[in-house]
Amino acid sequence: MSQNSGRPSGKPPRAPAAKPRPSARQSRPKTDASDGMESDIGIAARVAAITLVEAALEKRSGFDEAAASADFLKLSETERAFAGALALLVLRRLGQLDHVIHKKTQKMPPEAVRQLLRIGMAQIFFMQVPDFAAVSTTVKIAERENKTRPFKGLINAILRGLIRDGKLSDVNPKRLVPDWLWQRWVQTYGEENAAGMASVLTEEPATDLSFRNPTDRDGLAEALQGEAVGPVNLRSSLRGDLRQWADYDAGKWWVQDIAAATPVNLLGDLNGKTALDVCAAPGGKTLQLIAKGAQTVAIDRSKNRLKRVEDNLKRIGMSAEIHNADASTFDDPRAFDVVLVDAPCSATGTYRRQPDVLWATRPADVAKLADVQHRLLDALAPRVKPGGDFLYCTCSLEREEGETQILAFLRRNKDFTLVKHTADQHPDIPAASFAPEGWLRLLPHQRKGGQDGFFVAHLKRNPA
Ligand SMILES: C[S@@+](CC[C@H](N)C(=O)[O-])C[C@H]1O[C@@H](n2cnc3c(N)ncnc32)[C@H](O)[C@@H]1O
Repeated sequence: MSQNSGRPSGKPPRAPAAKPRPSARQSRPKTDASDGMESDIGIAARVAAITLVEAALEKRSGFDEAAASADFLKLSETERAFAGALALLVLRRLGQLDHVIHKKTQKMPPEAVRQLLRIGMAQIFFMQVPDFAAVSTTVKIAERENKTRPFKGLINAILRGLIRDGKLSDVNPKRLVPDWLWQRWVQTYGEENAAGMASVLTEEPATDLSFRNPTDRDGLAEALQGEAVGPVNLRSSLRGDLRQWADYDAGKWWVQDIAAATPVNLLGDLNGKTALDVCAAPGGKTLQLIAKGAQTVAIDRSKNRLKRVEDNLKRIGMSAEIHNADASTFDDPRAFDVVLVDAPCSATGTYRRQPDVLWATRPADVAKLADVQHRLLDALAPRVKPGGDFLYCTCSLEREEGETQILAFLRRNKDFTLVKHTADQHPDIPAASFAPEGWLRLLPHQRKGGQDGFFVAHLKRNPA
């Protein structure tokens, strides 16, 4: 899934379509003016960051579950924001940090010690935390446990040595992602693309917004410190609490990565048309379909996530027919002008904002999800009116969830044809993202400042 719930953030925004993760800049990285606030953030927030990292490495939903746990929620808002930002930085730089640890130790220390070194280094090199605070809090945490106490001298020496060195050694992009994924990326996209894809991990993503209409977008560009990145989309350089941003309450925009906005942006005016958005939560694409004029039915299997669709619709002032159901068995005889399947997937394309997907995804997950996508495509195809549009997309970088899936669908369903989109028709989309076949393969490094990795295929059902 491209957007997760329950992520800690500075002040959790109530209802963006996508909840942005806490940003390190929110917690004042070295590049920002420091007000010394980190000195007030103590041991609890750092221990919480370690818990988040451990949970993220253990299983796919680990980060979100840990961030929603009672222990985490007991922390103050500032502590949660700091812990979330620190954990995400560690996950974004994990390969690089572990490489440094490897170089600085003769024998790889136990995992608990590595966690401490990782959070210490991330604070020193990537956050606006005074060096002394980063070292002393890390050593204090080491003192608390039998398994880490014997290593406190080593931790102290390594961190101080790195501060003296002044900077981390340059990172080989290959080290930023797990080896199996690197091999897959090289095999699928070539070494140069793989290196570009890995390198975006070192940049903190900006926040992309989608608007109801271009006039609102242009009118708010200055207040939101943004630049246009699509027909109704803005890339904002603002950080912090979204609810304080211009016209949040007026519901003129919602958070949506530009790549996630691309599938619906491909469609023309939908006034007078009907749309079925299955796999709709948290609702970014539902809002886009309605903004284009479609009378929209939104379905999602998750009741909790569907609540976010309702919240988003309410804030933006839109309405849709909503059903909590499994779309592959949803019994509804209606056919629609547009059917959108934004299928559940490995979400490997979202690693800029959700770096835990890199470390918690396993090759077997991809195969399992490809089966689900196959079922959804076959179940929803009959819901497309003759001559209607069938949009399929995933925020995955794996071919099994994109190209292979669509080629197999077209072999099974002679009633559908692929619509060929080209760079000339869409000057807002990086030319490199258009495949000769006509589908889009959006890679994270193809846009300045990055974008989520996405696959988009636009099919048409043949007229009756
Ligand atoms: C990639 S997310 C959708 C993001 C959403 N389209 C947006 O733009 O905000 C996938 C969604 O599919 C839902 N889902 C997974 N399997 C489903 C099924 N069989 N039927 C309906 N929804 C499903 C998940 O609950 C999740 O909310």
